[in-house]
Amino acid sequence: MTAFDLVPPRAARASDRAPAGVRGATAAAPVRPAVRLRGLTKTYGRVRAVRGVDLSIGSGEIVAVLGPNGAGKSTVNEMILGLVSPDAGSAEVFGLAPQAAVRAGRVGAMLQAGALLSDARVIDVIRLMRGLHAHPLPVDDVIARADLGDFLKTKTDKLSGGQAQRLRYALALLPDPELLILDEPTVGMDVEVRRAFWRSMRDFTAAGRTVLFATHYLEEADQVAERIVVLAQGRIVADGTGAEIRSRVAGRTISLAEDSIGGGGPNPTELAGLPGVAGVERIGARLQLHSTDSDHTLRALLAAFPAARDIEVASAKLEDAFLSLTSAQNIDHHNDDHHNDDHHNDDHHNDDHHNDDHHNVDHESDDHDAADREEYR
Ligand SMILES: Nc1ncnc2c1ncn2[C@@H]1O[C@H](COP(=O)(O)OP(=O)(O)OP(=O)(O)O)[C@@H](O)[C@H]1O
Repeated sequence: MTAFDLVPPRAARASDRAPAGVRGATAAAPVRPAVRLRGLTKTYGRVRAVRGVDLSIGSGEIVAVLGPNGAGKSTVNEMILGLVSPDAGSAEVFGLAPQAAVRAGRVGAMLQAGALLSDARVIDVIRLMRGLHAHPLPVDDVIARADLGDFLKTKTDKLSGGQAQRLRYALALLPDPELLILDEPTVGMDVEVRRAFWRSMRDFTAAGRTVLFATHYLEEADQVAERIVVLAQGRIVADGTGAEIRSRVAGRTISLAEDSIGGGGPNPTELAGLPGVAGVERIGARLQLHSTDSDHTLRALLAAFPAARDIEVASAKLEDAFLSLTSAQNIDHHNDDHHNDDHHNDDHHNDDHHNDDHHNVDHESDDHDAADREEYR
């Protein structure tokens, strides 16, 4: 248990005022979406970072944006925050221009590697930044929610990656925002801290606040968000619940103990030839078949390898859906667009907009090390 768990429920806190999401609204006022993007487009030189994104996020929604490196997640966030101007299309936040919503303290943001004041103690950074907001949360409240109590006197340049993320989270909470934009918020946090972070977030959003977060962690998106938007090469390729997105991928996986399919050892090539099999992987001591027709595959498998045991049949994982959705988009792209071939330009990755940690992040939903996996098709 960490101090995140010790934060009292929101309703009991002194900082509570009007319920989030309705600040300034009257009973008769129409409810505006928290975020509305229309035809949002941004190009950097030859790189079409965001290509006509339409998205509406209602107040109180928790939405994850998933996408491979370079998909445009950060650029969309930057346009929602008014840090980057779109070339075409528009972004509105609570019906306002992004800068106006940010100035009014209605938006809090936690950006990748957002710069922290150097040579300053954590507590001083919080006090200083608090002075910039019209209706900030109390300092103690922010400290408790972000679990900063143990390193308030630490200088920012001495913080670990996970601690720095918690400070960025605290700064995002300071304006007592109705909308939180979080760009890969849990990068650098260990599993326990990450869980506690999301518990704290749920508590903070219980009163109807809206959260939009970008992540590479598929399981995190599935567990935390009610809605997942998948971006690939600047476009939305899927939008729905985790279950809806999983269902976009036909097929199941069939796995079995590798040592059970014959004295001569595994024969993955033969498995790959079974009806319905789209691919075979070795994961540790098991073989996993991806099948588009699991009934047919299973019958053929048992006929060919009667000793096969420990067989498990599972529906597609979100990760499979993600890979399928984003790679289908790639194929599309090669046909209709060669502007974006080098969609990760080096200049951009040498600036501090992207931190190195982030690019080294593995998908949490990988149950096994990549080294433990071998693909046969
Ligand atoms: N300031 C910039 N200058 C030049 N190119 C940029 C800039 N910002 C983004 N890009 C390019 O736009 C594309 C989208 O980048 P973006 O950072 O939005 O993607 P992302 O989905 O957040 O990626 P990642 O998961 O790697 O953070 C990439 O090809 C990137 O190199």
